[in-house]
Amino acid sequence: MSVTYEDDIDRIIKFVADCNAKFEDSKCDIRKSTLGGLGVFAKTEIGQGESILTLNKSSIFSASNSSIANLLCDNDIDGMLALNMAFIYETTVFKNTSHWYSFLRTIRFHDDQGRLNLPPSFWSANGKKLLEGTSFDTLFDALVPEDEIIQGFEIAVDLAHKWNEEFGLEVPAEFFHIDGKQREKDYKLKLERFISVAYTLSSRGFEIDSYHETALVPIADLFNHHAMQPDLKFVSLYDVCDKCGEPGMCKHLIAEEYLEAKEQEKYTPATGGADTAAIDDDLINKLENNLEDACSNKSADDEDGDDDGIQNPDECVDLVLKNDVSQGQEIFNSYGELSNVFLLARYGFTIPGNLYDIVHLGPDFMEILRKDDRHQEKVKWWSQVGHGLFCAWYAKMRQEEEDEEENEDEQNEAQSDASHPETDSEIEEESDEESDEEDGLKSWLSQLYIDFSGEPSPSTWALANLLTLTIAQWNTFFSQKSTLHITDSIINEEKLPFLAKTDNLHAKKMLSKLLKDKQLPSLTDSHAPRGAGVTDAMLQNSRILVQSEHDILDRCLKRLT
Ligand SMILES: C[S@@+](CC[C@H](N)C(=O)[O-])C[C@H]1O[C@@H](n2cnc3c(N)ncnc32)[C@H](O)[C@@H]1O
Repeated sequence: MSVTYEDDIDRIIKFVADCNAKFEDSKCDIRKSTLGGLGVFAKTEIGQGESILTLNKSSIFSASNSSIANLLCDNDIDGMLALNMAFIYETTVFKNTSHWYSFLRTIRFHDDQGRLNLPPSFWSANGKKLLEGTSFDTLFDALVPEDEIIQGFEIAVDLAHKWNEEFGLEVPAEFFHIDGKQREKDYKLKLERFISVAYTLSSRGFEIDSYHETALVPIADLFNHHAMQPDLKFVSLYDVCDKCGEPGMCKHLIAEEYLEAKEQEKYTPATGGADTAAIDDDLINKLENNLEDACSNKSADDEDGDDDGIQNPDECVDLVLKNDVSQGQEIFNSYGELSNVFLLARYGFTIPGNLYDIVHLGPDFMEILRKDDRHQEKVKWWSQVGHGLFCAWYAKMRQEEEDEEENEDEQNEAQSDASHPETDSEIEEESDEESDEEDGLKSWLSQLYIDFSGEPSPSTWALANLLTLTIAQWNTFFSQKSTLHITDSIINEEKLPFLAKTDNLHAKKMLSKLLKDKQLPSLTDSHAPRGAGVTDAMLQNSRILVQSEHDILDRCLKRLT
């Protein structure tokens, strides 16, 4: 979706060179990629661990680096809204006076025919039909325009006029001036332009650190995505001061420590606290002055030029090779382990055979439940009690299995003394998984899906097993059954493992029928719906996404029969 023109390559390389950045252009070539737009290719063999691009954080474009940084900060605007507004002001108001203009102007938010790049939630009605009934629509509700971005646009329009009235800052008219005479039409046009910028920036942004948040990084944003074998790793120190971006001690941290010490003093008996008493206003002023001197020396050094080429790595972003690449090969980054739904919603493209794709079955189960009154009691129990119980039991059972496997592994490795302490990121991953599970409990419908390999999810098997129980089997599910209020019944916990079965013939039959009845758009033939407002890119991406779902259904049907 967001592509760069060949004509802009020299401009980008010059910008990066002017920033004193290190780009290995003797080893890398920026040229057209078959995937669309530009890509970066290896001119020679390049070895694992080599850094391809090193750029000081002062050269990336973020809201915090931008010409309107203070205004955004004063008005508590951050995140993508801040980046959007900063980009718009830099490219329409500050233009040539902006340090980043020669880079930012290479970022296009129109396609090669001048049409705005819009996410599916803002496609035409005909465009949206291409994705109706897919997981994009039913699981993620991603065809519905997001309130957040519309609110963001309205905040930006109000601020642009406020800043204009208060101190004469020019309003970026092509985005934020709405013509009163044709309000509705002009509002739609300006909103769509704003959304198009947001979509384009979201497809090119990098998460830098707690100060810059998401930012645009020249050249780094020219690497295309590979889902399975990315070659690159993006390195940036995330934990910096969120007020000034300093990686080490800064006056904000000193002030914070000072306030903490003051706070502690309140609760410390008058005789104690000799250390804290030493931190007084004089000291903080001295420390601040020292730091300011250090900072101004540092900027003077920077201005002198970094002749020795040595930069503080904590102040830079780096693109480092994770593996060797061979001559002529396109060098890929990874945008994350993302399904086509996410790739399309955030980056504007899809990849055939994406192994993170799933097919959602929520509406298909709902259809069965709607048609057959006999399922009412079971569904009530499942949605209000059963799904939660099952997920908790299933997670516990999996954990026990994993612990057992780990124990076995540990015993096998017992001879070796080298232990592998868990890293912070591993611990974080685990707690992420736990919170995912908690989220999952909230919505039983979202847990009904088939994964890329064609395997139904545990909840899908469980619900199919449950719905195909005979009345007698269903009654034995409870040690105490309350027919009036099924949710008050007490479950016979020994029965829970039955729900996890994957070889129940009745459940398999039910699932097979459900899959055969599933309605997905048919976009494969030459008569695929086009209609007004459907571009080639919309059709191509929808085809890939829908085909991926068809393939998953086929794989599942094969497993079931
Ligand atoms: C960060 S940019 C990468 C550079 C881009 N090709 C350019 O010309 O500027 C992201 C955009 O590149 C394209 N892209 C990246 N990886 C792709 C892939 N695997 N398949 C198709 N398009 C891809 C999409 O248009 C996406 O919006």
